[in-house]
Amino acid sequence: MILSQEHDMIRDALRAFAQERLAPNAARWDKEHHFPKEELQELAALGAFGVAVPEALGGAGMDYVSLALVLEEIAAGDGGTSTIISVNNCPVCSIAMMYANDRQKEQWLRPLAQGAMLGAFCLTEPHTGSDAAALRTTAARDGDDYVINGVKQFITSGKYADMAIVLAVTDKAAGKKGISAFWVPTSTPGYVVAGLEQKMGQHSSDTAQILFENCRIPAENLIGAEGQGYKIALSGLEGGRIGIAAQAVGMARAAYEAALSYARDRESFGKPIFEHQAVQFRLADMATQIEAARQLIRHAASMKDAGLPCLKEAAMAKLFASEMAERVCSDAIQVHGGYGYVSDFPVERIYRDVRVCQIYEGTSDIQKLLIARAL
Ligand SMILES: CC(C)(COP(=O)(O)OP(=O)(O)OC[C@H]1O[C@@H](n2cnc3c(N)ncnc32)[C@H](O)[C@@H]1OP(=O)(O)O)[C@@H](O)C(=O)NCCC(=O)NCCSC(=O)CCS(=O)O
Repeated sequence: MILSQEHDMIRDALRAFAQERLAPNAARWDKEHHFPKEELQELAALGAFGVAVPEALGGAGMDYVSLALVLEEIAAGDGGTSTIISVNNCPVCSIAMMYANDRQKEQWLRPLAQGAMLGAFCLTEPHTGSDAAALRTTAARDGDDYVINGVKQFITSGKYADMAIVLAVTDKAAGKKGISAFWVPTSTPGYVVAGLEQKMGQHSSDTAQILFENCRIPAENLIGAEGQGYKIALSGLEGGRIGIAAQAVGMARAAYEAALSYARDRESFGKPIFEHQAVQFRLADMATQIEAARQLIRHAASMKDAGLPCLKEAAMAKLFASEMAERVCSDAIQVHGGYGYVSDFPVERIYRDVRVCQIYEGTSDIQKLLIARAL
């Protein structure tokens, strides 16, 4: 896919920001588990919180191809920051665009798209991730309110978010059709951050377990209709998977660029290691794999922009990009030799950061299941 001039401009602006404000800090944030509050505000000013949200609703008014470009660039700077931005765009803002009513759009989507608020998506639970319909959190109607009880697991921005989209059972007997989606401000009594995960990577992004303890919200916070929640969640994940794929490409690219630069610098047997064909071929494979993933992502994103269903294409992009990214990051370590295994060079951190792309917003096996269904 050939990018438009507008796309080039967005990519260049985000690349400049990410290389100047994220990449130089990423190693420190990794060590200190630092949440990049200040840089997120700068990203908000660049329109990164609601890239595909119309300007009239507070967003940047761009498209999903642009969102993929934005996420690739942010991820090339810092993986954890890209996850925070990715979740805020999709599923949070994308669900709001598709299913929120006008009042909710004004009240919640606008600040989320502007970056005045940060969003989280609460679907996964301790006992169920892939089998999303098996969730146990309940939302019981009580007069003009719903009262939510349950536990959510692995929630990106669970601690720092202002607003969460929460999936809960409103009618157990109805199975998948008994799940509903709600807006829950995280300041609501009963929204409890039970703990933060100690993760392998992406330390700049918080991943929380959230308890809902008699968390009472007004009935008007229901998104769409009662029983529509499962469909809402799955449709939000469609765009989310394009975003995760773009993050994987960004991280793989950062590792590849580090390896290329190292290979031109480091000498063995009397010449830069780049001049050894074994190293050149490894780098050529890495560059090709990254480009192939990028094209799958742009294809899925352009289908979404055209209003076409793209569940299969989004799943293919996420599957290919996330698996490719682990291989490429591993190869980047190999090019660095022993230096790749220690934290003096960025590839050790990026390898840890990228691994989760094969897991969150649907494991590789779930992507294969979705692809197989569409064959
Ligand atoms: C494993 C699954 C794929 C199983 O899915 P199902 O077979 O149970 O679902 P379906 O019957 O196919 O669909 C139900 C319903 O939704 C509609 N649907 C599905 N996809 C879309 C879409 N893309 N757009 C619009 N509508 C859609 C479908 O038509 C059905 O509607 P009707 O009943 O026909 O009206 C699934 O469970 C799955 O994907 N599992 C993985 C879940 C996952 O990715 N979890 C990770 C979430 S991330 C998280 O929670 C951590 C927080 S983070 O910070 O992100």
